[in-house]
Amino acid sequence: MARRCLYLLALGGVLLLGIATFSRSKGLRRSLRGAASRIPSQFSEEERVDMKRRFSISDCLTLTGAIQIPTVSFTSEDYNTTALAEFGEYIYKVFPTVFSTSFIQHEVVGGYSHLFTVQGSDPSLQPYLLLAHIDVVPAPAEGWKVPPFSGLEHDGFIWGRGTLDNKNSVMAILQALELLLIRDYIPQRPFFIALGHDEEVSGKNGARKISTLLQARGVQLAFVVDEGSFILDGFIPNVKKPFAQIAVAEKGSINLMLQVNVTPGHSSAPQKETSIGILAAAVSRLEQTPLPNMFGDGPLKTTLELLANEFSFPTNIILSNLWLFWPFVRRFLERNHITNALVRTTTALTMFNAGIKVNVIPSVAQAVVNFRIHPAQTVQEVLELVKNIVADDRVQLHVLSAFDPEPVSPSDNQALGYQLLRHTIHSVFPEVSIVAPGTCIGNTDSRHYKNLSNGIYRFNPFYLRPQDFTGIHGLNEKISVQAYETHVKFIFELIQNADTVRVSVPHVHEL
Ligand SMILES: CCCCCCCCCCCCCCCCCC(=O)N[C@@H](Cc1ccccc1)C(=O)O
Ligand SMILES: [Zn+2]
Ligand SMILES: [Zn+2]
Repeated sequence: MARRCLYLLALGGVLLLGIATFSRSKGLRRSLRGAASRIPSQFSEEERVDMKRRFSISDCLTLTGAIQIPTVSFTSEDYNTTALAEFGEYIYKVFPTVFSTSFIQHEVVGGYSHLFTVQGSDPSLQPYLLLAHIDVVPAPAEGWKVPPFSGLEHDGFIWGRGTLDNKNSVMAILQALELLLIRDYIPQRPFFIALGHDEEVSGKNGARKISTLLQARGVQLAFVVDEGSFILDGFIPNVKKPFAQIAVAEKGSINLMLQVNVTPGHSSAPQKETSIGILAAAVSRLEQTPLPNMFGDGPLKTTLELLANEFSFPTNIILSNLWLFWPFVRRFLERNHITNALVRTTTALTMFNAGIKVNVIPSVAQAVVNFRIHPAQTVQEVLELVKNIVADDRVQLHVLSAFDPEPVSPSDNQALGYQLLRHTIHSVFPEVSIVAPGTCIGNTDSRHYKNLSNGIYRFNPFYLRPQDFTGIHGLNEKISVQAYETHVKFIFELIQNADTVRVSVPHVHEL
């Protein structure tokens, strides 16, 4: 109770700060009932050391921390179930308050995924969902400066697979909730936390099952927050200032297998064309023929217009007048592989297999091409374009998996999830002046929840530079200790903002 009084004393300053920040966003207002119970996001030295240890190296005796548990997904049928089970026991051990609080229900779904249901004190408010995933992509030790599952701290960074994708979110969400509960915080708005165990290989056993369960319970969500975008620093040439991008859209995907069958034979007397030659020509045509540039459809135009003033002359004028300069801008964006991924459906040749012996003409050659579909296109449209580019009946096309892009979520003044994120970004990162809607070029578990909400937002609260991006799924993935602490702070603030911030919708019942 004494601790609570201290927090109330600190509240005055925080409220003043809050009011100043709120004036930025017209559509928001603070509810009076929530204002009284605001808890400042200040953590003691002991709490900060503890949160770091839980994330990286839990304690010296067991040498286990979240990063050290190798929860690797190899394929949708092959993932490290021992590690996933250990991870479940681990979070139970290190977040005792979350697991013992009477108004929080915990369920294991699909064997290894976790669903937490936090009953709010005001059940009339629509619940929201925080998403993260436990699994990681494989990390062979070659090329790493430290063992990828060591969780070692060096020069202020925690190193290891999952430090950015996505154990940081898993641990920060549970850590923030644990700290709020310890401070006797009782959330008003109900919410769910869903931690998937197979996001890296489609999410069909984790996120999809949790979504089905929530749908069967009749749940409708005000909004969903997942990984997928960042505070981007240095991705656009000439934009010096980092800006926060909340992904309101997500590309679709097709994995297409191309196969050529011919009669096998002796390599000493080959036919004019072999299965390998025919297939190689087909995939080369695909690589050399980019799918149409779709600049102008989707949220990218809005992002650029918001960023216009961050550029110097004449780029600021060009971006402020896209109605005139769009042909130039659409070509400019194609020149860099990341901005290119924002303007079109991308074509990536990812697998190629053929041949069994040096002197045998192979009967079959196979390749897999991964397309990431622009929000303004569909699976069917892309397949049609691909057939016309391949233009060879000897090449069979087999769709291994495919899904359309996600619907674009609202980012207007009345969009509760977007505005809450925007507000929380401004308060936790006051130096970031621009928050803009954008597109996630990868795929996330959030796509499994589209039947539950039309407000799906992808945002990781940390800075990402192009060199950090290479660590995600690559070598030497690492997060600074400070960035992890800020991640915890962000969730701590977000949960409270979800209780205190309302969007103004005249004559309509509050969301
Ligand atoms: C206005 C200019 C903006 C510049 C934008 C720059 C963006 C750069 C950062 C992009 C990072 C995207 C990371 C997204 C996380 C995606 C998660 C992931 O890797 N998913 C996998 C796994 C998967 C999921 C579902 C189905 C299949 C595979 C993926 O391959 O997408
Ligand atoms: Zn991820
Ligand atoms: Zn990933």
